[in-house]
Amino acid sequence: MILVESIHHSRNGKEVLRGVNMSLDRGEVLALLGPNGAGKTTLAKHLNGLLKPTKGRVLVDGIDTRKSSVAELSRKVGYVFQRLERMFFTGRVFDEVAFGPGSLGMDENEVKERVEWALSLVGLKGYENRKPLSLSGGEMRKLAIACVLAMGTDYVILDEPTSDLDGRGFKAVVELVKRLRAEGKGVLLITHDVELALEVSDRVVVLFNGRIAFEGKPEGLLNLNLWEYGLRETRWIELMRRSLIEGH
Ligand SMILES: Nc1ncnc2c1ncn2[C@@H]1O[C@H](COP(=O)(O)OP(=O)(O)OP(=O)(O)O)[C@@H](O)[C@H]1O
Repeated sequence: MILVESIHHSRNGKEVLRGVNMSLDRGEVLALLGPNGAGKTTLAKHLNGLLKPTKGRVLVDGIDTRKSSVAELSRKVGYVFQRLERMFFTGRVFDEVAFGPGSLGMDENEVKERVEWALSLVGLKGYENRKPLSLSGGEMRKLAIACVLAMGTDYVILDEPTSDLDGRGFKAVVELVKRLRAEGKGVLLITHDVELALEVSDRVVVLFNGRIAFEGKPEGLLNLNLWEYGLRETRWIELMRRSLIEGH
């Protein structure tokens, strides 16, 4: 379980997080929504110790992130960043995915198995010898996810995983998130996409101006004025809302 206890975070004199309480359990998908600049990424970076709270604390399976290193925490919490440009540093897809498990001290066969498993999970089997930087935006996103999955962490943070994916890629992410949950991982899904949150999450948190504006079941989003929170209304969402009100 990851526990976020009344955290504040200030940057350049500005309070970006203003007293946030949140939890993420294993086997749970939590969607984190909110407008640009609300503090979602800042909050998520606290979960693997990349950022430390100015006030309050974060416990990862009981470990206080202030007393632990990022290296140690990254064995528990994997993070697929929103921006991928500077993420890849090898010349081959296989090597890119193998780097993480290799650094955990696994033997060659075990690493190979992990790499193949992670690549097939994201739909990149057969891409082993491609150059990471020659991939399309959506394929790079899948590769970044595979790199984190290969680490075998108990918690996975996906920061805007569908932002550069087409319809098929979107569906693949939905399936992947469901699979991670079935494997007992805790998934934090940062997104602007209400449809994605409704489709895969068990619980949602809406962050607004560094504070939690809503926390509850995904269907609860349908009672909010989504525009107010920088979230897009779609026809499908309107239909969901109506069918809920009419009780079908
Ligand atoms: N490295 C930084 N230096 C200074 N300010 C920063 C830095 N990173 C983020 N901020 C500021 O902190 C606030 C929250 O940013 P954050 O990236 O956490 O928001 P977000 O909700 O993830 O937004 P988005 O949906 O646009 O990704 C913003 O006002 C942003 O400008």
